[in-house]
Amino acid sequence: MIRAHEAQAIREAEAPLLAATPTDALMTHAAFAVATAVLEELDRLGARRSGTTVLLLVGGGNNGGDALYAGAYLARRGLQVAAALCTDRPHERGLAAARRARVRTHDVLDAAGRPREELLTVLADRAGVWLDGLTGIGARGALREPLAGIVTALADRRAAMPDEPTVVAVDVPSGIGVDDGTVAGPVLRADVTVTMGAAKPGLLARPAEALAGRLVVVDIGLGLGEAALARLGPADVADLLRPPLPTDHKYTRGVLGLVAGSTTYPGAAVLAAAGALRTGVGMVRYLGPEGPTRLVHERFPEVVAGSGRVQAWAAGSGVDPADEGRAEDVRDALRRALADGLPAVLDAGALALAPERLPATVVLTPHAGELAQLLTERGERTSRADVEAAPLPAARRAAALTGATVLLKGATTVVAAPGGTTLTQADGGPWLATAGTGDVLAGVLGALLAQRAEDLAGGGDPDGALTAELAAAAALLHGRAGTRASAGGPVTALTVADALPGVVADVLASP
Ligand SMILES: NC(=O)C1=CN([C@@H]2O[C@H](COP(=O)(O)OP(=O)(O)OC[C@H]3O[C@@H](n4cnc5c(N)ncnc54)[C@H](OP(=O)(O)O)[C@@H]3O)[C@@H](O)[C@H]2O)[C@@H](O)CC1
Ligand SMILES: Nc1ncnc2c1ncn2[C@@H]1O[C@H](COP(=O)(O)OP(=O)(O)O)[C@@H](O)[C@H]1O
Ligand SMILES: [K+]
Repeated sequence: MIRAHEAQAIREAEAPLLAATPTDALMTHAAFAVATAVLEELDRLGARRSGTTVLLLVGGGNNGGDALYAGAYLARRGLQVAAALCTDRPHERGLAAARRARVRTHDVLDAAGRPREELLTVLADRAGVWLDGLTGIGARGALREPLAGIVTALADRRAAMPDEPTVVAVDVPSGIGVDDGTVAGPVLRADVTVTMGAAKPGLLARPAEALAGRLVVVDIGLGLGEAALARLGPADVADLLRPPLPTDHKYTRGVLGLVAGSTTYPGAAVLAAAGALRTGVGMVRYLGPEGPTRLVHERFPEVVAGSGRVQAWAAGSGVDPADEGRAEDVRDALRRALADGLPAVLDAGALALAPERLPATVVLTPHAGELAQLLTERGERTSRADVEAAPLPAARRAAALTGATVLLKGATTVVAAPGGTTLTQADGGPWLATAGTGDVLAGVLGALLAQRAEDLAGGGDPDGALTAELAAAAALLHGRAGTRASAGGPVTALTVADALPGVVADVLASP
């Protein structure tokens, strides 16, 4: 599991260590890790250290101090190091250390505080590695001038260079929303981000996540509390799954009630059933009109048609809320879930049919457009573009407004529980962006809720912490199934479902 902590929590955890350790001890530790990451990256690229020039981009805070100390280490290891001082107040001791190690320093601001663009360009062109130490967790809002102009000029330069430099960000790519992953202004895209103490939420949430590259987390011994955001790995998912025991029978493994597909969209019934069956449940009970029921039976004769006892519900995939008959089936499933205190997935058409308030064991699974509509219907005018610009805050807002757990689909999936638990998963590639994969996901999640219904039903998990972890686990299984089905090429939704058993087996075998 990767755990991310907000800037304020990092500062609070840092404070006692700063007081107890010699001046700059934490900073030199951090800087050493940055220098090591640079050397490892050069090794990975097969570049010669002695022939490589590193350009330090130095801002006025401790983030610039990290870069200067890292530059000193690198200079001692035989690299050519130049520092572009993008502030009139660089970290004094870091600067002295860099100069002692023969780092060449350049003031890239003129007397009026404006960037000397020609000098910056010359320095940028000479370097094979740029180390971004402009701002870290101390930055507030979008980068201001002169840093905004410097970053914009460097990004343009990089795009024009025949051999693009490797960019290593210190702590975070300067200018990202550290706590929320938004990108309000120019940011230099990094190939590697070396982050101190713990990951930050912005490094695990889009759009900022896409600018951070490979993430290296450096342990500087911070005593941190509960994470603000987490990302599950396969071993975490293995702990959440409930594989069958010798004593199990089909009813104890969990029965999923499925209200998906309609005469207009019959395929969704097959896809959601496939997602559930391939993830593993005791039984799927399907409720739907004749056409989709027949289609389901052609593929999956094991599905039982008609109502009966279930441990969890999945409703809404392939349902048009304007289709009155089918809408009533969804409402009925939801009424039963609420009356029986059972967990449920509400997907696609069910989102528009959901009541104002829901329990945390109900998971809403919108994509960005559907989330925008959901928020707008609850009085918070939001566009799809707004959600895409700030998916993490949007999902959290929806969880707070509805009381439900929200799984926001996209390249990175965001899961937010009303009690505050937040997870993000990025396990699948963009081939997954194809019709019907969302229906499969609803089935996967339905199966996981049915497996763990004992822990969720009847008021268990009131704040949604476990529900959210199961939703994130569904995203991981689904994403990995997408990657496995794709093997670098296109997928169809049913092939994603077909890849699930192998993924479940791998996950259960993970250390
Ligand atoms: N504490 C430690 O020992 C350790 C800390 N560590 C490191 O410290 C970093 C945090 O350092 P920090 O607190 O000095 O803040 P930092 O991110 O450098 O930014 C402050 C500078 O940015 C400026 N600035 C702010 N907003 C801006 C904007 N929108 N646009 C433009 N400029 C803006 C601000 O200018 P001002 O607002 O003062 O004019 C000031 O100059 C952390 O990320 C990690 O790298 C590690 O070494 C581990 C040990
Ligand atoms: N660019 C992307 N990269 C990775 N996964 C994606 C991307 N775009 C969409 N996905 C995933 O594909 C699925 C699409 O679901 P959805 O939008 O509901 O499609 P549909 O309604 O056609 O089934 C979701 O699981 C989503 O997270
Ligand atoms: K930085």
